[in-house]
Amino acid sequence: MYLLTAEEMRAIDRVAIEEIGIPGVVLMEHAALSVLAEIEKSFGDVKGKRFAAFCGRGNNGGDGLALSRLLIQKGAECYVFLSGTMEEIGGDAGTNLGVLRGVGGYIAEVTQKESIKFIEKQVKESEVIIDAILGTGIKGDVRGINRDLIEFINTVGKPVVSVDIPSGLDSDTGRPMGIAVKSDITVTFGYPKVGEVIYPGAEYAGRLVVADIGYPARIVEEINPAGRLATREELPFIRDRERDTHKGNYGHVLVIGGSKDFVGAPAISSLAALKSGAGLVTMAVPSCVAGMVSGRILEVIPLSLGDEDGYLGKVALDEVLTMIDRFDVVAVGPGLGMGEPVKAFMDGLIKNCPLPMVIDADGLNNIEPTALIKSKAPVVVTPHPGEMARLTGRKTEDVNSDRINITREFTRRYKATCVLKGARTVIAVENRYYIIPTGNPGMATAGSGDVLTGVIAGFIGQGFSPTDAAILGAYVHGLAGDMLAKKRGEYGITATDIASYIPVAINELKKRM
Ligand SMILES: NC(=O)C1=CN([C@@H]2O[C@H](COP(=O)(O)OP(=O)(O)OC[C@H]3O[C@@H](n4cnc5c(N)ncnc54)[C@H](O)[C@@H]3O)[C@@H](O)[C@H]2O)[C@@H](O)CC1
Ligand SMILES: Nc1ncnc2c1ncn2[C@@H]1O[C@H](COP(=O)(O)OP(=O)(O)O)[C@@H](O)[C@H]1O
Ligand SMILES: [K+]
Repeated sequence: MYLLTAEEMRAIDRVAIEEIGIPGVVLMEHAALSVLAEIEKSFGDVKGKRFAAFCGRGNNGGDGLALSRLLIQKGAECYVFLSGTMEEIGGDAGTNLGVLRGVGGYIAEVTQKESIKFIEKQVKESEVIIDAILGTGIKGDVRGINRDLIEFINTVGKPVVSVDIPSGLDSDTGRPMGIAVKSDITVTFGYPKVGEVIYPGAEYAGRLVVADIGYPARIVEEINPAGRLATREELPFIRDRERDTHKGNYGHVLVIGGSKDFVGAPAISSLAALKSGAGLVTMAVPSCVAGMVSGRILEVIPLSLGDEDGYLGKVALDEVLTMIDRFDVVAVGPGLGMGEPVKAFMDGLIKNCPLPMVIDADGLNNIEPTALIKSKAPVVVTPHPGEMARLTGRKTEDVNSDRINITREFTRRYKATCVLKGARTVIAVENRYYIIPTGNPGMATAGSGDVLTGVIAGFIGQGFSPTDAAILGAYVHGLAGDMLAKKRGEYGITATDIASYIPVAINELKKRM
């Protein structure tokens, strides 16, 4: 699903209105009708119910005025609070203000903070609050009475339905512009806005409903926004396994990892690769820990590599490269540890490996990103924000506050599909990026990233392109976590639990394909 910035949304409005000739009031009416439909769905028949609608002076306010009129016509009571005076409202919003007055709507002008106490009673008597103060046209930090009203709405404790976007939220960054409405439901028009699906915006938006208000599809196709929200319907198709097949048809994944410091990580990735449907998985670890890990997962083929003081190094590199043509894909990094031998190993592997690679964890901590440019085959990197911070020389907070741009820049510079993990994983591929909506805080647990590495490699081995495997893998990984959380709650989920749910998640997805 397309994911839009405010500028792209404005371009769509402009083409729809000016080039195609759809009157703005028609779009506004559709917008209002779509919010009404959602209100009826969520709160039942509106007849006899009381609403408080806060309307700003721009088109977002216009949507709110049209909605207020529709509510009144359906037998609801609706107090309308304008953040300003009626004279200040023009254009399509002005038209709707006129119509609302025509049907006899109650309208109060709230121009200063001191007046808020006079409307408090009416607002508290209302069952639902409608937030139509600011939309995608916000400029700068929220000022004046709009700020006071948002502050007030957030204290009322009634369900809030936001029109298009929670007022005060930046459509592009998902950050409040000083302050933003905390909504229960946001009905957004045409397409979801970037800021509504990434954090913290997603938290402000509450349940996001995307409403078709009649923008012709070709407009967005021509604009071709870079952002996509990964949805079930648009994921790469997972075929049924053919009847007449054998394990050789499902890829041989080589998982390389482990060190004297970390033993379990490559085993978790190996298990996850198998759980994603891989035909064969070989797990290569330094010889000093081979005895500890091999046999932990009976289905995995163990491979003991030469070790340098407990880490993989040059000897291991030669061993891997000699036998590389046995495999279809390499997942490298989990548990490798840090140090010179590992650096040499990773450097040589990236330069010489002819197979697609998924690089994670210490596989990333031991390289400079420029090394990726020298890779012979496609690479997927799966950093968490801390790893990304090291790779790009930034602070972790700075990575998290600009997740999309940093991920896209990484892909552009280093020619690798980049998966930036965390709440709302971002995946950048060439000139597009995807936001993965699945996953939950229960997945913030040791080894859950190792599961993702294994799943992506498993999908590559089964014939998905590395970018498709990254998108599908991240979605499935999050879905597995969500299904687990739904069944057992978010506490105490372990990485092996997530791995064990990968087949369940794939099965669930396949039902919809
Ligand atoms: N005709 C169109 O273009 C359509 C627009 N639609 C609605 O229109 C919205 C966009 O409308 P606009 O572009 O008029 O903009 P908005 O209505 O989002 O905001 C503009 C108003 O907010 C005030 N404002 C802006 N920044 C502020 C700040 N930092 N502090 C305090 N006040 C501030 C401005 O003075 C102006 O009154 C969309 O979100 C959507 O709800 C829909 O009705 C569909 C059609
Ligand atoms: N709050 C969250 N919401 C969604 N997904 C999350 C959340 N926290 C963690 N995850 C997911 O869990 C995984 C954690 O990976 P990572 O940080 O590499 O853990 P580890 O290094 O322990 O394996 C990532 O895929 C991440 O997207
Ligand atoms: K709004």
